[in-house]
Parts: sequence; C-alpha cells; structure tokens
Amino acid sequence: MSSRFTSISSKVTVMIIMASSLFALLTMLIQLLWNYLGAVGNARNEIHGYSELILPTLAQALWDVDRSLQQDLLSGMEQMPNVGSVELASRDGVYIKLGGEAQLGSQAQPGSEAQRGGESRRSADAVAEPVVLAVNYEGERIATLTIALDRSEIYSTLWHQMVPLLLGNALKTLAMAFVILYLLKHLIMKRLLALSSFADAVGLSEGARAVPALQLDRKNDEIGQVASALEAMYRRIRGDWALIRQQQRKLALRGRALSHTVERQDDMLKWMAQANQLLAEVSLRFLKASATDSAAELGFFTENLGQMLAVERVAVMEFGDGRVSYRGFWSPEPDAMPARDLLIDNLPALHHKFGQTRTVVIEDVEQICDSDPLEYRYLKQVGITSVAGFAITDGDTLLGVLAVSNLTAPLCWSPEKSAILTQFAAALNELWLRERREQRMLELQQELMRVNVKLAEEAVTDALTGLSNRRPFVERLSAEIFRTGALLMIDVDFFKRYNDSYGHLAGDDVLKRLAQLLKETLPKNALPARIGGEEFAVVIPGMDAEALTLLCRDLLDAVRILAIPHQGSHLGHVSLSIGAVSLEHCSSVRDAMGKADASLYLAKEQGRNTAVVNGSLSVLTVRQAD
Ligand SMILES: Nc1nc2c(ncn2[C@@H]2O[C@H](COP(=O)(O)OP(=O)(O)OP(=O)(O)O)[C@@H](O)[C@H]2O)c(=O)[nH]1
Repeated sequence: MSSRFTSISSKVTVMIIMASSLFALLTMLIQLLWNYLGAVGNARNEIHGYSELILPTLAQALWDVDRSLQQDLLSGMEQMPNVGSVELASRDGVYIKLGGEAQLGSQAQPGSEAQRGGESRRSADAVAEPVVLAVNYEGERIATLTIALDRSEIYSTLWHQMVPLLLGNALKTLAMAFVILYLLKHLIMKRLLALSSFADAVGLSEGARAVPALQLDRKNDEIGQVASALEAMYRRIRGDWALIRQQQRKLALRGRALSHTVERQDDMLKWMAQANQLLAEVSLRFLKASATDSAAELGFFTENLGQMLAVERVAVMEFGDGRVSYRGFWSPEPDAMPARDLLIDNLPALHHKFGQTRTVVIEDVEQICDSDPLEYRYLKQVGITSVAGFAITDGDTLLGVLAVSNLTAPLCWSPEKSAILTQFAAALNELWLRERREQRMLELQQELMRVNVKLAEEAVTDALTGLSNRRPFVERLSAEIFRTGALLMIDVDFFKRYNDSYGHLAGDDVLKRLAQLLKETLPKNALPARIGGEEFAVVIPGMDAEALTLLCRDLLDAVRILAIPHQGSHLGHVSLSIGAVSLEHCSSVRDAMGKADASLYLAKEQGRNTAVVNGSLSVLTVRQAD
C-alpha cells in the first residue's frame, strides 16, 4: 500500500510542478503582455500629452514657416522615450521626418527615401500603430503629425522585466508547489498512509481488533468518511466473522460430539458383535452339553464372559430350597474362591428385586447402605463394590442369578450390556431347562426300568403270594429233570369250604401265610411256585428221597403249628396234602408232574394232611400224627 501511495505522490508531485510551472509561465506571459500594453498605453499618453503642448506652437510655426522651430519641436518629440519617428506632413508640402523610416503610405514623399537610407534599422513593427495627430491652425487642419512608437525599447524594457519575472515566478511556483506538496502530504498522503495502515491492520484472522488512527477517526472529510466506512465495514465483517466463527465452533463441537457418538456406537456395535458371537457359541455348547458336563460349559461361559466384559467376578447362582448356591464362578485371580452358599433370607431385598425387575445394577454398593442393609453387609463382606445381576427365570419362576461384579472400580455399564446379559441369563435358563429335562428323562428311564423289572417279576411271580408262577417254575423243573432233586405238589385241604366259611379274602390271606411258610421252611435253593388256585409246587435241586421225606414231614408240622382255624376240616385247622417225587426217576416235566400229581391224589385219598413220596415207585406215606 505504501509503495502504491508513494507512486501516486510522485505522479501528483510531477503534475503539480508541471501545472505550477505552466501556470507560472502563463502568468509571466500575461504579465509581460500586460506590461507591454501598459508601456504602449503610457507611451501614447505621453505622446498625446506632449502633443497637446506643442501642437499650437507647431501649427504657428507651420503657419509662420519657421522651420527651425518646427525642427526643434519635432526633435523634442522625437527625443521622447518610446518614440521611434516623428513625421510631419503639411498641406503646404512641408514634410519633416525625424527618427526611423516612416511608413506613411500615400503620404510618403519621394524625397524622404534618401533620409531613410541612413537611418538605423529599426524593426518593421517599431513604427506600427503610429499616433496620428491633426495640426490645426485657427480651426483648420494644416498638417498631419504622425508619431511612430519605438517598440524595441518597450521590448527591451520587457526583456529586462522578464528575468526578474521569470525568477519571481519560478520562486512562486516552487513555493506554491512546496506548499501544495506540504499540504498534500500532511492533509492527504499522511492520512492515506494511515488509512492504508488501518486497511493493512484489518485482518479477520488476527486476534486483536484493528483501530483506525485518530487523524482518520476525527476528520469529517472524504478520507475520514472512507475510514469510517472501512471501520464500519470492518466491524460488520468482524461481527459476521465472529458469528461465523461461533457457528463454526458450534458445528465443530457438534461434529466432535457426533464423531464421538459414532465412535462409541461403532465400539458398541463391535462389542455387541463379539457378545452375540459368544452368546451363539455358548448357546450351542449349552445345547450340546449333557447334564454331566454342564459344569465345564459353565466354566467356559463365565471365563469368556468375564474377559469380554473386563470385570473381576462372574458368578452363576441358583436358588433352591431356600438357599443360594454357586453353580459357576470366574475371577482373573487364579486362587479366588466364590463365597459359600447362603440363605435366601439373608438377601431378601435382592431376591425380591430380581423377582420384580429381573435386572439389578448397583454401580456403588454404598448406594444401598441404608435401603438394603443385609445386602450391603453381604456385598461388603465379599468385597464387591459394584455389581450387575440378571435373573435366570423359567416363566415367572426365579431360578437363579447371573452376576458380574467388580471389587475396585465401578462397572462401566450400559443398556446394551444389560440387554445382552439378559440373553446370557436366558441361555443359562435354557441350560438349566435342559438339565432338568435330562434329569426328568433319567428319572423316567429309571422309573421305566423299575416298572419293567416289576413287570418282569410280575410275569414270573404270583401276585398274591409273591412266589414264582408256573412258567419259570416249569423252566426250572425242566432243567432239573434226571438230576438229583425233588418235585413237590402241595394242595390246601378243603379250601373251598374255608372260602365258604371265612370268605374269599380270608382264603387269600391263608394262601399268603402258607406261601410265607414255604419260603421259611424250604431250603434256599428250592423254588416254590403257585401253579393253581390253592395249589403250590416246589422244585428242590440236590435233594434225595430221604431228605425229601423229612422235608414233607417238616412242612406238615409247620402248617399244623401255624394252626389256622378251619371249621370245615375234621382237623379243625388248615392242613396240606403233598405229593412228592424224586426227579432222577422222571423222564420229563410232564412225567414228573404226573407222578407228583398221582402222589398228591394218593395223599388226598389217604385222608388229607398227608404226604406221599415217590408214590408209584416206593410208596412212602407219611401220616401226620394228630
Ligand atoms: N380264597 C381263594 N380261593 C381259591 C383261590 N383259587 C381257588 N380257590 C378255591 O379253592 C377251592 C378248591 O376247591 P376244590 O378243588 O373243590 O378242593 P377242596 O375244597 O380243597 O377239596 P380237596 O382238595 O378235595 O380237599 C375252590 O372253591 C376255589 O374257589 C384263590 O386264589 N383264593
């Protein structure tokens, strides 16, 4: 800006000097012209004045033809300053010319040419515009006096005036130029430079505000107005700029906040993806896990969940029988142990909250110091400062809690984490449901096995007496054919009468008591069976005939001692008839059973309460002594 103004200043200076010089020159020329005209006018006035003095005398001298006086008068005139020539032409032919060559036109006399020959050369215009005067005598014009001016003297005078004029004008021009430049510099250039400095100082990026110089601020002229306009524009632009900066800052803040939100969302999405991946893996493992390896799966689950959440404790607790028991536990400290099981009654508020809201987040245990003192005491006891718990439920039934906690720093929690932890809790519920289903299945299988065993037993057992029934008995008997052993066919005497006398239920009771007696009396390797309504059969491996006879007697004695009253019997008590055979003499089951039946029949024939051993071969009848 400064160099630009300096250039304008130089141009203005040159123009002012040129204009001043031109003006001074014009002034000088005008003054010279004015002086010239003044000098000519003065010369004419002097000539006219002098002529008025001499013209009467000259007219008298012409009248008197006094040449000498004429000559003197004209010489006097010719001697006047600025008079170039004096020429007198009378009506009488007098012609006198003094001074330079007259140019009188038709009045010029031929003889006067000689006089002009020796005259000094005066410039042709030295006699221009002559003063022509009429010489009158007694009112009559008798001659004409022509006086030519000598301009060379005027020019000479003017020439001599021109030098001081030139110097004077030059000085005036210089003075005027100096004054103009001084004024220009002080009134315009300095302020323009101040304005330029102010304009240079105007910078929106600068912190400090630009202020116009005082010489600009307080002047009510064009430059002051420009400065005021520039300052006003600067203030307005600065205001707008400040507004824009404010909006930019707001936008930047919003941009940063948005960026932060996007980053947080991005991190959360990554975390959610990781959490969902773990949830899918855990769910799959829970789905494949059997009840026996659920503990290992819970270990995998708690460890991975704890590492993903970067917490210090992960616990899976189960409610049951009024107790809270730890099903799973993880801590980054390898020797950390979970707290021991505790009673639900010791955590009543938490248990109630889990039942109501399903999710409980305690960012600082001090918050529950007054509201839930039991829970506060327990959490302080196990060293937990911050905990988030999620109910494991089956419908409305509260099964347990999945809890993550910190011992030192508060949990960095969020709704997204709560949502994913709720799903983990649901996965745990699925695992426990599977466990319960498997347990139920196991119980059902065991029940089925028990039923099957019972059915199998029932298939081979008589329901009333608990003895073997016919089928296994026949199989066993078949296996003992040709071997040393015995077969007994036992029938209750007069049993129809007993039923008739005491009722069918009492008859059943008699059958059961007799079966029990057989079990107690027979050898351990014997197989007693109920093969008919009131008919029993026994196969006894390894028993010879002698032992068989003794056994039959023992049986009859045992029944007698049992002394079950029987009013339909002549004995007055229940008795048995026995048909017994040794199996080594039998060829088949049919043969053995036929022989035993025959012996039994024989025993009945003998009056009942009798045992017949090997009746058809070596009849041995044992009569019970009454
Ligand atoms: N209470 C009861 N009675 C039965 C059962 N099975 C068969 N009886 C009865 O046993 C009786 C058998 O009678 P019988 O074949 O005539 O023989 P008995 O009366 O014992 O006469 P003897 O054998 O000649 O001494 C019938 O009245 C049947 O009803 C049973 O399970 N319970």
